[in-house]
Parts: sequence; structure tokens; C-alpha cells
Amino acid sequence: MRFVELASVSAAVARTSGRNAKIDLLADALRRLAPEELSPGASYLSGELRQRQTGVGYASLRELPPPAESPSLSITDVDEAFAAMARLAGKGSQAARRELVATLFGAATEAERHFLIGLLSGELRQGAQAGLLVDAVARASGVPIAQIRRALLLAGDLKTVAVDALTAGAEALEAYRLTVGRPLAPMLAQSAATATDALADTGTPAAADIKIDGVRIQVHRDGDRISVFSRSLDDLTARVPVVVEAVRGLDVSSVVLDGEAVGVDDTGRAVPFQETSSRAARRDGTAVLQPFFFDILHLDGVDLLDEPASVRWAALERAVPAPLRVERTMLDTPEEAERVFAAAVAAGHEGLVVKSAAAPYDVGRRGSAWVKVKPRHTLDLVVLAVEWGHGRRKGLLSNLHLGARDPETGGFVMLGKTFKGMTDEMLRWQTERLKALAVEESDWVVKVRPELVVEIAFDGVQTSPRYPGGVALRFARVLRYREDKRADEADTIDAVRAIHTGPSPSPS
Ligand SMILES: Nc1ncnc2c1ncn2[C@@H]1O[C@H](COP(=O)(O)OP(=O)(O)OP(=O)(O)O)[C@@H](O)[C@H]1O
Repeated sequence: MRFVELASVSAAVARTSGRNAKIDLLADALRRLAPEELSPGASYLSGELRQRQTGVGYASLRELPPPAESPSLSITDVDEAFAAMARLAGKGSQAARRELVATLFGAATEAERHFLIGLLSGELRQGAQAGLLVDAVARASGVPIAQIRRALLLAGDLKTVAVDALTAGAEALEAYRLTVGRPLAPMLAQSAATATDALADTGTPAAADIKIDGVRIQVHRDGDRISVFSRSLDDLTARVPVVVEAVRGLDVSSVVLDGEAVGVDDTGRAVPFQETSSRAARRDGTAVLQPFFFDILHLDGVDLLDEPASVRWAALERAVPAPLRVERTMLDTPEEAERVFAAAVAAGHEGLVVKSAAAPYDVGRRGSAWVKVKPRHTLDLVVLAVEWGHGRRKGLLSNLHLGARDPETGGFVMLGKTFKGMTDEMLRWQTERLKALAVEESDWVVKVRPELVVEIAFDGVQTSPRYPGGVALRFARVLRYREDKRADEADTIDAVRAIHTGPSPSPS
């Protein structure tokens, strides 16, 4: 396929409304790609290329030669050019890169350029686009979507999955295995309003775990090699020496553990989340974050992902001593669930995670096998804009405009504003952070790139013609920033509407 066709598919997807129609366009393009074009084609259609992978500076994109009159580039030409740019390093590489950019763009027509710049600037890199492509790979290959998703989470990269699904089919994907040392997307939890509802969702037998208010960790150990990954699969190893030493002390040869790390003070008590989160961000290895493990995905050469939770929990107890595990209580009745929940809240914990004893580890899924219950309901929203403060807050960015995710459009729907709940330190921090995300400013309002996720408490959701989604939050206030979450993981407008129309499960 010629590159111009890929560019026109991308433009058509952007123009088309409706998720299904977009997926059709992408699936059709995937079917038309030759086997050797599948990997770059899938990667570019998902907008996956990053500016930093190629090292191309924005400045060099402003001084381009005139565009070509007619298209001549193939997908392979473009991919080879990007690969050559990425290989450049050291002295003289800047000039060589500029030359490669000039050659590539000189051979590209206006339409192709638009797509190339979108790729290089990251503008095409939207969660929505990548999400659509996952569906498109399923549609084009005929492999069920659930299997594509699982393969994606195990392989960690859509290109590989697309190539295997389209050239070798379901069987090739079935052979994907967990690899010790390579992180996989962690299993996530749904929410319920009460412990009784949570148990109704999981079914019995189940267990109630204390919900630890820290940061998610996934620890891989292969012999002496230990790596720790975050919820978003970033490598945290150098930042959490206490976790590394705790896992080194286990009597195992290889293991993959899932858990939560939390800051503790001198007396061993957990510190507030904001402190844990800032300790996790320190790069100097001085952070004291204590691990509490709640699951095990691999032990001494045996994969446990597909085993029921009861089998994994028994393996966890064998491999990890009690002080390093979360507190877990087996549950049979709603009364027990309510009692354990009340005790957890009274002891100052964030809540419970109720877990089905029969379920496998659902890589990357938010299903009914794990259901969290908290005494307070919150939403994770995205900061869309912010207003300069007045009076005591003069010079600080204060009133946040909050949005929920709209999965249909890939955009955000504004739900209201708040300047409540922030400490002085948070105000200073958000001012710096939001200044860096600013895109335009007028009349005290600074519009920002929608990247920062903030956890909001509220008293309810009301109908409001003033806001575009028709709903607004009552008494919204900031609890904390969620730097471990990306904007495409924020709560959706549907979750907010579900609270409005109730009585349905609450969000986060
Ligand atoms: N015992 C536990 N079992 C599972 N997850 C736990 C446990 N204790 C704390 N957690 C944390 O709770 C999270 C589960 O909630 P969820 O999957 O919805 O992620 P989240 O949106 O980050 O959650 P929240 O916003 O409620 O903290 C896990 O990612 C993990 O970090």
C-alpha cells in the first residue's frame, strides 16, 4: 500500500463520526496491507510513533522544502526513514537528521505531510485512536476481541498482535505467555456502593482485602534480577529499594507479584497518599515505601494467571510471609462483608476490595471479579482549564475546570469548576504543573492540555443546562492529584450520568 492511502484512511477516520464506522475504515485498511507493511501500518494508524523515538525537533518541521506534486512514498519508505532517524546518535546526528527529514518531507505531498506531522508531533497519539485499532484488528482478522485484548496485554504492543492476528490467526495469539521481567497491565476493580453489593457482584466464595492507599506495584524477580513496575508499567525499580530488598529476601527463584506500596512513618503507620505519591516520584532511591502484596502471577517457573484466585492466594501465602501481604478475610455472607467493611473504615483504611475466589487474573480488565467499596465516592476527572486566583490566591492558578472522558469522541465533557479542597502546597504545585500544560489564555482563564487527572469528591450530580453534558457536580472538591493515571483512564461521562440517574453502581 502506498503511504498516501494510509494518510487518507487516517483523514477519513478523523472526519467520520461514529465508532463503528471508524472501526470499519481501519479494519478495511488493515486487510489491504501486505504482511511486511502490517507492523508499521498498524503502528502509524494508531498514531503510535513518538517524536522522541525519532529525535526530530519541532523546529525542523517548520523549515521544510516545498511539498511533492504527486505521491510516490510507500509505507516501507517512510518506515525506513523513521528507523534511520532513530538510529542516529552522537556528533553530527542533528544535521544528518535534518537532512533525512528534508528528504522525507520533500518526497511527501501536502496530504502525506499532514499525516507525517501528526505522527511526529504526537497529535495522532490519542487513546481513542489506539482503542479503535484494537477493535479493527479483531474485525479484520476475525479473532474475537477478548482474545486480541488479552494478547495485547501480554505482548504489550499492538503491532506484534496485529501482525500475528492477521497473518497467523487465533492460534498464534494463544501461545502468548507471561514473561518474567516484562510487565503486564494490572487487573483493575469495579466499584460498588456497599459491601453487600460488592459481594453480590463477585459471588461467593470471596475474600475481602483491605484497600491500601498507596501506589500499585508489580514486582518481577528472575534469580537475582528484580524489577518493579508502576500501574502504568513505568520502571520504578531504582525508586523503591525497600520493595526490592523485601522481594530479594523471599525464598523463591522466580516470581511475579502484584501489590501496593505505601509510605510508612517511623512507627510503621501508613502516611497520607500525597506523601506516598511524592516519595514514589523521588528518583534518588531514598523513598521508604513498604510493599503489601495481594496477588501472585508466577512462581518458580509456573504461570498462575489462569488459575482461580484461591489457588493463587495459597501460592502467595507459601511464597510471601504475612507482614508483606495485605490483610485478607474470607467471606461467605453479606453480614460478614458489612462487618469487615465497617471494621476497615473504623481502622482508618480507604475501604475494601472484595474478590471472587474462583476468578482467574484478568490482565488489564476492570471486571466483577474485583469490586472495591469505599465509604466516600469520588471521580477521577481531567483538568481542562484553570482560572487565576484572586486575593490570597493572587498569582496562583486556582479554580479548576473539570471534565469527564467521552469515549465516543475521545474528548472531554466539562462538568463544573472547583477551587475547594486544595492545600497551599497543592496550589503551588498545580500552578507550576498547569503553567507547563497551558495552551492559551484569555480573561483569567488558562486553557491547558487535558493531561492532568485529579480525584474529586462531590455531594451529587445535578441536571444543569449550563454545562455541555447537561449534568454538573454539586460541591466538587479536590482530594488529590492522580499522577499515576493518564487522561484516557479518567472516569467517563457515562459513569457520571449513571450516578445522576442512579441507583446504579458508583464510579471509582
Ligand atoms: N488489596 C488490594 N487489592 C487490589 N487493589 C488494591 C488493594 N489495595 C489497594 N489497591 C489499589 O486499588 C486499585 C483498584 O482500584 P482501581 O482498579 O479502580 O484503580 P484506581 O482507579 O486507581 O482506584 P482508586 O481510584 O479507587 O484508587 C488498584 O489499582 C490498587 O492500586
